[in-house]
Amino acid sequence: MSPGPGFATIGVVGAGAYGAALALAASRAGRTVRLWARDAATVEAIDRTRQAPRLPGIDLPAAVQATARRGDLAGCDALILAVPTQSLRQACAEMAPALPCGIPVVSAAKGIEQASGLFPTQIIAAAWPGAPTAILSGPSFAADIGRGLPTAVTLASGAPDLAQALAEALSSPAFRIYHSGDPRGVEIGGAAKNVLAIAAGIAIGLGFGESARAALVARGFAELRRFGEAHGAEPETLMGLSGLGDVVLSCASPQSRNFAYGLALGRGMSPAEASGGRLAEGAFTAPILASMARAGGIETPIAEAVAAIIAGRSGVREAVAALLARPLKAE
Ligand SMILES: NC(=O)C1=CN([C@@H]2O[C@H](COP(=O)(O)OP(=O)(O)OC[C@H]3O[C@@H](n4cnc5c(N)ncnc54)[C@H](OP(=O)(O)O)[C@@H]3O)[C@@H](O)[C@H]2O)C=CC1
Ligand SMILES: O=C(CO)COP(=O)(O)O
Repeated sequence: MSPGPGFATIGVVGAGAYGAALALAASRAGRTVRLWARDAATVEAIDRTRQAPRLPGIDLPAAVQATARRGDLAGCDALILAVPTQSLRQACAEMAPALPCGIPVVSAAKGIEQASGLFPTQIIAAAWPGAPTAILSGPSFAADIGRGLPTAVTLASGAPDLAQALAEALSSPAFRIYHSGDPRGVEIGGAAKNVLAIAAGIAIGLGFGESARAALVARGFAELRRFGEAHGAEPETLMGLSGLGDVVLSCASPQSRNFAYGLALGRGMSPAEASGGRLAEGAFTAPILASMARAGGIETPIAEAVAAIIAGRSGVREAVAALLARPLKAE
C-alpha cells in the first residue's frame, strides 16, 4: 500500500501494548513510524529484540523506529497518543512544544479523565490548543492486531474529512478502520465498555453463569446508551464498533484486562490486588462516570455498583444483591 499524501510518517506516543500494536498496524499500511517511549530502557529493548516488552512475541519491522527523543517526532504528519487516559494531559503537555503547530493528534485511550470529567479528545483540545483532534476506538486486542488477525475499529473526528483521510492512511487488509464524524459517541463507547467489562467479570467470578452475564451486558448497554445520548453521542455510533462491538468483545473475554480485573474481584480479591499490576482503565472510569451520571440525573446502577466496589464502599455480593433488588420496570 503506498502512503497517501500528508501521512507518510506517523508518530506513536506510548510504547505499551496498544502503542506497539498500532505502530505495527501503521507500518503494515505503508507508513514509516516513530514509536516514542518515555523510558530509554524500553527503546533499548525494542532495538535489541525488535519486540516491545508489553507486546511480547510480535516482531516489529524496520519501518517502526523506537525513540525516547521527542525531537524525533518533529517530522511526523500525525500523532497517535497510546497512553492511559489519566496520562493523556501530561503526554500532550510534553509533546506539544516539540511538534509542528496543527499536527493532527489521535487518541487511542479509552476512558474519562478523573479530575475533569473530560473525554480524550476534550483533554487533547484543552492541553494542546489548536491541534486537530481525533479518537480511534473499537474492539481490538493489541495481541490480535499484532498477530495480524482481522480487526475493525472506528476513527472519529469533529472534522470528518480528517477522520476519513487518517482512516484510509492507517488501514490495511487485516486492520480495517471505519471513519466517523461523531468523536463523542466513539469515546463514550470506549470509556463505558471498560466499566461494563469489569461488571461482567464480577458476575462470572461470582459463579453467576452465562445467563446472568447476558442480562448484565444488555442492561449495561442500556446504561451506556442513556449516558452516551445525554452527552451528545449519536445512537448509531453507540450501536457500532466502538460501542456495542467493544462491549461484546470486552465482556466476553478474559483476554480483556478489565474483564480479568472484574473476574478477580468476583473471586474474592481486593480491588488493590485484582489488577495484578496491569492497566484496567475501567477502574479509573467507573467513579467519574457514575458521578457525572448522578449529576446529570442519568441512571447508571451498574457503573454505580462497580464504583462502590472499587472504592471499598460495598462488597461484590452486596453490590450485586442491590442490583438484583432494583424494582422491576418496563424494559
Ligand atoms: N491493550 C489493548 O489491547 C488496548 C488498549 N487500548 C487503550 O490504549 C491505552 C493504552 O493502553 P495499553 O497500551 O494497553 O497500556 P500499557 O499499560 O500496555 O502501556 C501504557 C503505555 O503508556 C505509557 N505512558 C504512561 N503514562 C505516560 C505518559 N505520561 N507519557 C508517555 N507515556 C506514558 C507507559 O509507559 P511506561 O511503560 O514508561 O509506564 C506505557 O508504555 C488505554 O487507554 C487502553 O484502554 C485500546 C484498545 C486495545
Ligand atoms: O479495549 C480493548 C479491546 O477493545 C482492550 O481491553 P482491555 O483494556 O480490557 O484489555
